[in-house]
Amino acid sequence: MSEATRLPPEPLPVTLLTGFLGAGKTTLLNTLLQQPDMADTAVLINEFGEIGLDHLLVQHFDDATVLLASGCLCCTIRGDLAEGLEQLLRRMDNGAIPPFRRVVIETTGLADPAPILHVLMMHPYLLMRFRLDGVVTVVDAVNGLGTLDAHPESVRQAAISDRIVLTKTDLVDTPARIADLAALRQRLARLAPGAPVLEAAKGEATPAALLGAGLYDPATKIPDVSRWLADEAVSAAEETSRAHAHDENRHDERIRAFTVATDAPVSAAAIDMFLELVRGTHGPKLLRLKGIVKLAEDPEHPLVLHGVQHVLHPPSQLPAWPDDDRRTRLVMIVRDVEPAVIRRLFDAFMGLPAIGQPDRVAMTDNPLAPHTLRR
Ligand SMILES: Nc1nc2c(ncn2[C@@H]2O[C@H](COP(=O)(O)OP(=O)(O)OP(=O)(O)O)[C@@H](O)[C@H]2O)c(=O)[nH]1
Repeated sequence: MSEATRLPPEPLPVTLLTGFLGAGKTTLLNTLLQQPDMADTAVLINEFGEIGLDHLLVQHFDDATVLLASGCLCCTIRGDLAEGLEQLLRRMDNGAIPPFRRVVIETTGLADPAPILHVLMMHPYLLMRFRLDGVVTVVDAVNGLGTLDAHPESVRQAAISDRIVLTKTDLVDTPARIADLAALRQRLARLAPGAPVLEAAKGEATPAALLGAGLYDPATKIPDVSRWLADEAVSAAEETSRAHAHDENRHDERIRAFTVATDAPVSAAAIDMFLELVRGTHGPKLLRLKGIVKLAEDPEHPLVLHGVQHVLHPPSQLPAWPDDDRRTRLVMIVRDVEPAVIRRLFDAFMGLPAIGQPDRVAMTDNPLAPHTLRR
């Protein structure tokens, strides 16, 4: 056996395609699958309801498409999804289906995508074979505004997206719909400030625009972190939303995207304790966390952090900094948490001075501090 064949296989990118009921996920998937760039794509479809129909609508449906059993996504999906992904790998490894280079998972319209991300982040075997490329959220240009008002899951779907695709803009033809679409764009920009918004009807939702969200570049091994992190877009949106606090929609107010950053190198123990505390106190409210860290112990090899709710992906270290920005930067999307609370914690753990703020030693040496902090 040659050296090359003994190398572990490159993890395959997985794109999560989500969006509310009827938003246009299957239509988009069909359009994408017809593009040459999408050849060698395996598709997993999860459906809600008694009888699965979507697979009949996905024209690509074949042996490389796995239909997941129906059921409540949050409860039963984890096992099904892991099984579905393993089944795809088995079929590929046995030669039953041609090798595929990527996977798209279409969720049900009612799904909270977080449990699906957990499967991809936690399953020991799947972690070796798959990597999350990004979350694409489909939003209906006509009904999207009302859906965000009525269905909290649609707000979560938008908030954790890396790319947003607006569908049905071809139906926006009255002054009322035009005004609604403008308001919808504003809300999306605030909910997911880092996510580019693409219009399907204008042909903007191409594989090139939707895939390769930046975390991983197999060619260089140095990801496009600024694209993935989108921390500047998040900071800009934070400023705007502060300036227009009174315009904020009641539902969206609960979701906040913000960044924390520091120039100073951070010890592995400090970042570990900070994350432990944030997860312990705000777990389910932390919708998403992305970050790059300048480690005091190894400043040339930044650490990449990637989390959904209380679940953190095993951190990976990059071979080098992707660009000139060598600060530690964390982007967080939270629900019902005041960013200032997390900012203060971050400053304390990073040793950044602040008036009236306990420092890390005071917190970790305090006998009343949570057990995990007293190391
Ligand atoms: N006019 C117009 N119709 C669209 C567009 N995208 C989707 N549709 C229509 O919207 C309807 C729902 O689209 P689907 O692709 O089935 O939506 P879905 O998100 O997969 O739906 P569920 O699986 O039920 O959640 C279909 O009738 C589509 O033809 C669009 O950009 N313009």
